[in-house]
Amino acid sequence: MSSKKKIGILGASGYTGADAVRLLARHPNAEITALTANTHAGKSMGDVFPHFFMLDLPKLVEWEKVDWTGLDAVFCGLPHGTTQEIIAAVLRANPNIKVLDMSADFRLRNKDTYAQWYGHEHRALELQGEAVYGLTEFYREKIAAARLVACPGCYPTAALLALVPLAKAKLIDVDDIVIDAKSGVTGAGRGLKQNTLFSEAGEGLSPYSVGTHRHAPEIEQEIGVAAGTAVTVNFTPHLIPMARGELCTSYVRLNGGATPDDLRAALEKAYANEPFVHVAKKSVLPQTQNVRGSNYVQIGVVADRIKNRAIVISTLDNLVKGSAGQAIQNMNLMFGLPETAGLQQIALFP
Ligand SMILES: NC(=O)C1=CN([C@@H]2O[C@H](COP(=O)(O)OP(=O)(O)OC[C@H]3O[C@@H](n4cnc5c(N)ncnc54)[C@H](OP(=O)(O)O)[C@@H]3O)[C@@H](O)[C@H]2O)C=CC1
Ligand SMILES: CC(=O)N[C@@H](CCC(=O)OP(=O)(O)O)C(=O)O
Repeated sequence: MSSKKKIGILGASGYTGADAVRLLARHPNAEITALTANTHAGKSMGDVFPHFFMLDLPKLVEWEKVDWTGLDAVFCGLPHGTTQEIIAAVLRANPNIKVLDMSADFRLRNKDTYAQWYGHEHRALELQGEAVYGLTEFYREKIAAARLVACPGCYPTAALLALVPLAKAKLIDVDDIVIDAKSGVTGAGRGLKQNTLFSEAGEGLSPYSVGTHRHAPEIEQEIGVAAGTAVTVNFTPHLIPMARGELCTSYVRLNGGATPDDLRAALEKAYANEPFVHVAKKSVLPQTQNVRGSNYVQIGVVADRIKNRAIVISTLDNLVKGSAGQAIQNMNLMFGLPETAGLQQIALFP
């Protein structure tokens, strides 16, 4: 009998679901046994994603048709807002299944903050209370013991890995953080949208949701936990013409006599034993090409010419450490597997 964990993927015809398939198909301890889709239900994965021609995968079906009782874990790559009721139903069918949610539905701890930013009351409040925030490097023990893990958004993962150790060490003024972020267009999903058409995204850099993006409260929640006080950040996302990758440039004010070298030392200390977070040496500036296709995050610190300020740059692949990769890292913890299992790919450069 196979000792591999039986895995289902909700939303396998989408980008995060497909990257979960790509990585799990070669994971030594995983076996993909169910794949779901909505408009693509009834098709084979090879029809929807021809690059999977070498894999023997289950057919895409509607989520209601899956027998959830036979599965050990489910990855969820559904649009936010649709996830909460579907996950509630899956957990009713199999209360022991481990859930790795890549959507935003369970990330915010406060129900009023959720309702304010997502425009409706949460429809699975008990599960919202139960969910563990899946930023692996900071919630390892809770994730290992959890049933439902709310994997962070791609922008929050990039921003928080750069800023949380600095806020914890009180090296930066948490009331003066400006995060300028850029994302490749896969961040917007595979569905047809006017702003991600090649003719509209291919030759320009576009800010969007300025001052209103729903990842701001998620970033604030976690920097608030690190700093021990409520914070408000300035977060501005941009759509940049590349398929994958994300880069956050965070402008920070230094506390007391802290120097940019102190920031670098704090990051190096925080991530000394982390398999996937790399603090770049002074002469190296993080760039998306250094992590593309991999579960790695690269962080760099640069002194600002303005007194008492520094610039912290962080980069990741939105479909790997920004979603499917981090979800697999968390699954590994939940099953007591080596945390890096299935995730040691090196960046696809250039
Ligand atoms: N893309 C990214 O970089 C990141 C995305 N996320 C989050 O992960 C989730 C998935 O994102 P992404 O993969 O990009 O999205 P896509 O739009 O590429 O895929 C969405 C998937 O959900 C399915 N689906 C859509 N509506 C329903 C529904 N009502 N019931 C059941 N299935 C449905 C789609 O099926 P079909 O194709 O058959 O219609 C498709 O499989 C989102 O919540 C997103 O915000 C998180 C981090 C990064
Ligand atoms: C480029 C682009 O459009 N990116 C998406 C972020 C994707 C993501 O992480 O969204 P969730 O919080 O739902 O997981 C956006 O800005 O909405």
